[in-house]
Amino acid sequence: MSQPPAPAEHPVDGPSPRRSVEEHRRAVAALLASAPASPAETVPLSAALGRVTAVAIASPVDLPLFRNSQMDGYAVRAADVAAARAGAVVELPVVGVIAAAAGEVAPLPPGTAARIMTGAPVPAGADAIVPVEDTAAGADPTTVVVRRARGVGEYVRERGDDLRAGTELLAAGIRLSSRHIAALAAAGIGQVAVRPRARVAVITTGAELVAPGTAPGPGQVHDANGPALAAAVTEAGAIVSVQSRVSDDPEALREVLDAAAAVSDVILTCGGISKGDFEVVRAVLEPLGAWVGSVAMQPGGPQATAVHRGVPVVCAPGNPVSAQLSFELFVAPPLREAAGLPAAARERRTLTRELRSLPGVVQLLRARAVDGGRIEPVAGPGSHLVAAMARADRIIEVPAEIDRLDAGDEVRAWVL
Ligand SMILES: Nc1nc2c(c(=O)[nH]1)N[C@H]1C(S)=C(S)[C@@H](COP(=O)(O)OP(=O)(O)OC[C@H]3O[C@@H](n4cnc5c(N)ncnc54)[C@H](O)[C@@H]3O)O[C@H]1N2
Ligand code: MOO
Repeated sequence: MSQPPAPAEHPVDGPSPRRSVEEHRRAVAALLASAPASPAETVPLSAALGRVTAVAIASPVDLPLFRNSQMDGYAVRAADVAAARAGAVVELPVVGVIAAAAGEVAPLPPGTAARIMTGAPVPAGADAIVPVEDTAAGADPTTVVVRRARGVGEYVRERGDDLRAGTELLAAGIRLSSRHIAALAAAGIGQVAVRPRARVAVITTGAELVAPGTAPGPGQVHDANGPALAAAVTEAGAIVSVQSRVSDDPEALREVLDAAAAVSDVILTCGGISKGDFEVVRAVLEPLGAWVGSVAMQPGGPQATAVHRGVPVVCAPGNPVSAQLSFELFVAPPLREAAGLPAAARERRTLTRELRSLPGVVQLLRARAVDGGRIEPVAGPGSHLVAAMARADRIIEVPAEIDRLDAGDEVRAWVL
């Protein structure tokens, strides 16, 4: 049996201001809510998938638009074919063929039938459709024999039986999927007012970073967080306005922040906020009044927030797992809410084995769901374990007051 992971050795105390997870969650939510709201956008249906309706939409038309046939067959008066019910042979003259096509349709004279196709307008006077399967050719090629009676309204789709003009087709706040787009299109609505998508800049920092696809030199690492945060922004229903990687050069960071602020509603930075000699984010933002401190959690202890040129800035720590979990915990919820997406699912599972947790901080442990409602921790608590994070599908949240859990104990986990 494997040993429970040892508590992380990261320092979690220090002179910096300290917040609980809940306090920081509220602070980030308030910061993001302070961003000026962009106006709704109007997009064509071809660009509407996944967008969220800004207002309720009423149908300008009845659906169906007109009374039409549900079957390929014959439009008749039900009274004219009623005798077929008693076994009598009913033979009617066929006065025309009505296609599902543009054009006016003549009324149906009493005692006649009109050949009709699915979706074609039902002629005035007709009140039932006899499907072609219930008919036979008449003795005369201009007649039809009805073998089975159909009652009033059978196989007739009435105008407006789906929705009346002027009533609500879609509510506000609906995330548009193909079925919503079908309803809009059927009602003749070609464009739709949708909530704006938050524009989020992703700025990763560090002199050691090189682009994935580039061979790292000595001391260099691939920028994992830039692509990860950009993907997470997209998953949260926002759009990436800028994705930049800057070295530990304050002047370069200032320039990137200025450019990002001009085109973004939110700026995310990553790295450069703890206690080293080259903490570029801290160096640039702290003198401008940033909150730089620590949150009682692991990973993700060091955190900062700021406002740069009127744009909220949320600063995640650089370790890859810390960056990802900080985003999920603090930034994703307000973005998802704004985008009309549900919050990440939370569930309760029982542990497959015992584990230990740092006292005094919320510990976020990577884990995998297993059969029988159980959950198994994956690897240790280290915030550099980017590959183990990819093997996980749940995060166990161990509350600050708990430092040990046994096999079979129930834990709260969030679904990745
Ligand atoms: N004396 C102390 N040192 C540290 C503390 C502390 O409280 N006192 N906290 C530790 C914790 S916890 C974390 S988390 C990190 C956070 O530091 P920074 O946010 O300043 O991040 P960096 O130092 O820039 O980087 C940390 C680590 O992550 C790697 N990294 C950074 N960016 C990326 C990226 N885009 N892609 C992949 N990897 C990245 C970087 O190379 C470092 O290994 O501070 C601890 N230290
Ligand atoms: O544990 Mo740090 O908190 O590595 O994010």
